[in-house]
Amino acid sequence: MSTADSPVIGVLALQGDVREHLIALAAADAVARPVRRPEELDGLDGLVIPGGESTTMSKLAVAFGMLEPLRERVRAGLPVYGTCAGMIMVADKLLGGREDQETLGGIDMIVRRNAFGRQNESFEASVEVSGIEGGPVEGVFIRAPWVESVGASAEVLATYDGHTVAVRQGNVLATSFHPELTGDHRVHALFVEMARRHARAGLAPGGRGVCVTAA
Ligand SMILES: NC(=O)CC[C@H](N)C(=O)O
Repeated sequence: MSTADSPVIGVLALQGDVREHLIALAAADAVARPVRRPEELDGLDGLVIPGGESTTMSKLAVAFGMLEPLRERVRAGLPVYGTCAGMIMVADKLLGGREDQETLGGIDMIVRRNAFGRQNESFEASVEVSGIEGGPVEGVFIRAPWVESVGASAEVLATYDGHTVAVRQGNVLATSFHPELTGDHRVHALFVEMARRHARAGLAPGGRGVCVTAA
């Protein structure tokens, strides 16, 4: 059971850098736990989808019976944060994916997989993120996607080299880069605050249990 002060945030643990997110979320005052099975989605105030390999994550989500339960949670307004491969997972449309690759959707955007990868497998860059105070964050990009275009209800939070690398739509947040690898927990803190607001709205008398906080 969550208290809204310390929201319970799951990290999808099918594949990818789960441990680093658990550590970053705990540092940002969340109760963090790995999630592999549909029943483990119950009681969450938020979910992180880590970086890794989106084609593998998609296959494992199907194999573990997680694809539809995850889609349902996104549709129901569960706060979700996707980093890198996780950004791919929350894209409504994908370019450069495998033919059988599934996404959950959640943000009206077209994401290009491995977009930064060919030129530059991995690099770091300072990125100014709207809504994050105290200066730019250090973006770690690893065979990273970029956002090719966003729909009217999605808000671009950051760009790098002319490409969109952070987006939010309602309760869904996505970054091309990996804040969990830097020791700077401000992006996680932003997401934990989204989950906290969602949890509070659900706990409030007359709360509907689902909320879409304004961006
Ligand atoms: N660091 C990452 O998450 C890389 C993403 C990977 N290129 C993919 O397609 O899933």
